[in-house]
Amino acid sequence: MNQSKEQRILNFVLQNAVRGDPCSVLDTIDKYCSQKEWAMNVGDEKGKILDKTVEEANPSVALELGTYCGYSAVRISRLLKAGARLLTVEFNPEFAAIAKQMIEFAGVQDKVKLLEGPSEEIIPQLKKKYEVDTLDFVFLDHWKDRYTPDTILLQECNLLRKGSVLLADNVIFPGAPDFLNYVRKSPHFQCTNYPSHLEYMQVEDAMEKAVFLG
Ligand SMILES: O=C(NC/C=C/[C@H]1O[C@@H](Sc2ccncc2)[C@H](O)[C@@H]1O)c1cc([N+](=O)[O-])cc(O)c1O
Ligand SMILES: [Mg+2]
Repeated sequence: MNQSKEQRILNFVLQNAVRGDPCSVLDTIDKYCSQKEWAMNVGDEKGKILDKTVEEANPSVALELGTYCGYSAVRISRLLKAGARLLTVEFNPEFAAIAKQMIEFAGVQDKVKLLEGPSEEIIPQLKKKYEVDTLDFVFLDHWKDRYTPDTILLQECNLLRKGSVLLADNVIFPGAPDFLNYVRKSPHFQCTNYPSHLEYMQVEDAMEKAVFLG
């Protein structure tokens, strides 16, 4: 059975990156996906925006929706302070298995908990099953039509507190127009747009930060 693209990316990391070195894992994925096969990792240009937003939020508890191969889980968790944790949600079992190995190779497994299942099922379980009080930071990078319903669900489940930071990838390409409309019109969010480019391409994209105001 021939390999998936995601398996090829993981194998390239296992053979070329430095075990236990998150930055070398990120650089190796970016090298493969810019030179060999495009893949939907957030990439280094938008990754730098993600880094700054995470450093500013300095979260104790962070949530990621859409793990894929684990690139942004490695990127986020490498910046977390001692004792802080990232919960990342992935519903495709093949991608979850790849991401698990990527996270372990990078050496960040103690900071990351990979939750397998759809976000709409996992989010309502975060408080009781995963002992979350509120979320300090949320990275949205899953199906673009889930950004808005999941943002509403996070509020309904009382998982956001004054100052919780949401950061959404791809608000220009592939686009999340209803999400932009929702957070920019809502009195409960203060929004900031960060123009950038689609990973590994010269296509316009942007990230949107939405800070919950309570
Ligand atoms: O489609 C995109 N992302 C969707 C990502 C989806 C990821 O999240 C889950 S879906 C899910 C559902 C529910 N709960 C958890 C995960 C999928 O199994 C995949 O791992 C995308 C596309 C492009 N592009 O250029 O076409 C560029 C990007 O940066 C993108 O993020
Ligand atoms: Mg994306």
